[in-house]
Amino acid sequence: MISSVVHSKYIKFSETWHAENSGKGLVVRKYLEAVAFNNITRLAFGKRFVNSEGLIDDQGLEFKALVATSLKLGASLSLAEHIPWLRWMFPLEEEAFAKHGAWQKRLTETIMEEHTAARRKSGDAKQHFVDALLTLKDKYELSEVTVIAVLWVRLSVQQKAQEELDRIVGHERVMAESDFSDLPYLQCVAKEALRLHPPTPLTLPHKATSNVTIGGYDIPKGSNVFVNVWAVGHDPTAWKTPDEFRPERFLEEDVDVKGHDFWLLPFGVGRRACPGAQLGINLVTSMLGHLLHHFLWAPPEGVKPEEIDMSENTPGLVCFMRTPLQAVAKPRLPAHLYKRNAVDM
Ligand code: HEM
Repeated sequence: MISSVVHSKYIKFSETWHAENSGKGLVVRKYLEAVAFNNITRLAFGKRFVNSEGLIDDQGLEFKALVATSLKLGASLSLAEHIPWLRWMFPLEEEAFAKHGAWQKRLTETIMEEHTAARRKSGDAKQHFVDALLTLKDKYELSEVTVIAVLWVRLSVQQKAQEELDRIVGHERVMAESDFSDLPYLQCVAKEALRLHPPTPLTLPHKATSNVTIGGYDIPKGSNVFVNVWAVGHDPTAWKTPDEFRPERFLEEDVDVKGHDFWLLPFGVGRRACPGAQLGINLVTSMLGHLLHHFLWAPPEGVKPEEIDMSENTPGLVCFMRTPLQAVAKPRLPAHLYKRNAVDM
């Protein structure tokens, strides 16, 4: 993913678009990753690590490496917990966890100091999420929450979403967050992606603070418990044709995605449910909306839609497509709508 060094300070994170690549398949994840990464770090630290050329600086690289290690350590924990009788084979890497914690602390503090110094210098009273995170730092584990949902939607889904976007947004401007409420089908597409491919299929580990019995299962105090929200979203007793990507199901039945309806739990439920759920939904809806409004998507030449590998890289804390999606993007709006808008940080 992070491949060649192209500058002493920056290395390539994602590709920028070039006319000569028109019609070629692109690895969609590279672009989505940069958008999700920048969104989260801008929100958390008031800072984007990946610039408009798709280049990432040293600190961004360190941040990314830290996140990757978090996920690796998290996954090792889940493996040991899933197969208790094999636990001796997966000893918890206490030392690695401690080292990781210290690294995370050091990097966070450095970024924090920069953030505070910059604010002091500019006299900017702008408060970023980082201030709240610092206050609640024990509770809020800083991690890159990947907002990758499935992008490959079948043609009919794509057409329907684009018809809705064209009707509501038109071809003279780009979609805004204020349009979401008038785009019910797009919202259904986002929900269906989160149902079929929840980015955190096993939620985060929860520790039982006492002996409990849930649904007939005895859970001893101290156990780490994972909730398989992937299985919940695929449960044939709760969903008709659960393996089918059919956004219309949410037009037929209004199902809440934020933990009120227990058969759709991509953000978990209860006291430790995801505090970023609304932001997550908005990010997914926004990415899908912009990608579908701006481009017509097709498989690379010679690839049939049914040949696209939709399987996931399980197990792990965060779910990706096993084979990164390659797709051809064909612009469908006037050229001036593809210009990058500078963002006020
Ligand atoms: C599509 C996007 C997202 C998905 C699918 C998602 C999913 C989840 C899930 C399943 C959990 C664990 C809930 C549980 O164990 O019961 C969680 C926890 C958490 N999420 Fe998210 N999340 C997303 C976006 C975000 C964003 C954008 C933020 C922050 C800006 C965020 C911050 C957190 C935090 C801090 C926790 C830990 C909460 C706690 O332990 O009390 N998430 N998320």
